[in-house]
Amino acid sequence: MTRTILGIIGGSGIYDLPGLSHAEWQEVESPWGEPSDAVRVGMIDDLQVVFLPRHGRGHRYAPSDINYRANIDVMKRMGVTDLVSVSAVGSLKEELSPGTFVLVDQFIDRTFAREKSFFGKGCVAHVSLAHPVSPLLVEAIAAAARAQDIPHKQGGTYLAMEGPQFSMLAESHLYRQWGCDVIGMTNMPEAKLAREAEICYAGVAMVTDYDSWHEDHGAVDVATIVKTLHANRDKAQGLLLQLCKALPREHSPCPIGSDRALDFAIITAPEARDPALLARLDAVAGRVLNAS
Ligand SMILES: CSC[C@H]1O[C@H](OP(=O)(O)O)[C@H](O)[C@@H]1O
Ligand SMILES: Nc1ncnc2[nH]cnc12
Repeated sequence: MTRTILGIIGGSGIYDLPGLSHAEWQEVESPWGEPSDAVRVGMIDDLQVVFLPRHGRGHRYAPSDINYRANIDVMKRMGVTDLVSVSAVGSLKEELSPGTFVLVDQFIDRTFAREKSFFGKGCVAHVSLAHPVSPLLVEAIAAAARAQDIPHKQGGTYLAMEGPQFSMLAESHLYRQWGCDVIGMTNMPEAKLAREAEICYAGVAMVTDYDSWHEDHGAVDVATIVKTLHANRDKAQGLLLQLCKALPREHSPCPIGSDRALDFAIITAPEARDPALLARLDAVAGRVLNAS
């Protein structure tokens, strides 16, 4: 039996989590470098929650500068079983108006300047990523959104772009043709790394704008996004508190195996593995490496 520990990564505009009792900021070291910030650890009822502001307090890190590996490693070190990622996104569909929350379940990864794996030379692994989000967690988030009466869409494809500039008109049209629902700069490689770390992951994408494609809306700008984000913040916090209250205290095995993703993923023979890399993998892959 595994106790649920909920991790929350807050995106633009979400740099703290009110409502936590016994809360403290805790510095956690990672062999993968500097995480975005200390983590805010506390309780909601009897659920342990670990919160990390993705861009750091004061929004110090641009999407390409975030150390996604350190952030996920820190979550793993804190024992996080389930991770909710909250993000601001642009809408690529008319019906997804600003204020809508999209519970994304697929990604298209167009980022190119980020470290995307914990594994590599000296310990190669290939995890399955056909279904990048964990169904039990998404269902719990959807139930919380219904309970809070938050306009939301369950399911959607998130286009991850490198940034930091917003997309060009031709790109925005292209992503719409691809059938994407929302666009952002941060959920990749976060979701990939969560899977490698065997943490169940789900994304709440809060629509702040219509990106650049919509004829009735001007090109996206940060001022508009921040205004919508502030309007959305109470809703996001209500959603998270409701989720914390309702989430089962015992972590049920993930039906798609997110929490066992490394069972058959590591292909490097034990005698060919690099001890230095194995040492860095102690938290992320300790469950399987210590067993073999
Ligand atoms: C402030 S607008 C662009 C910025 O907002 C999103 O961040 P996050 O996903 O962390 O909420 C987007 O990806 C960009 O980083
Ligand atoms: N239009 C947009 N493109 C990329 N990231 C965003 N975050 C919020 N709105 C965005």
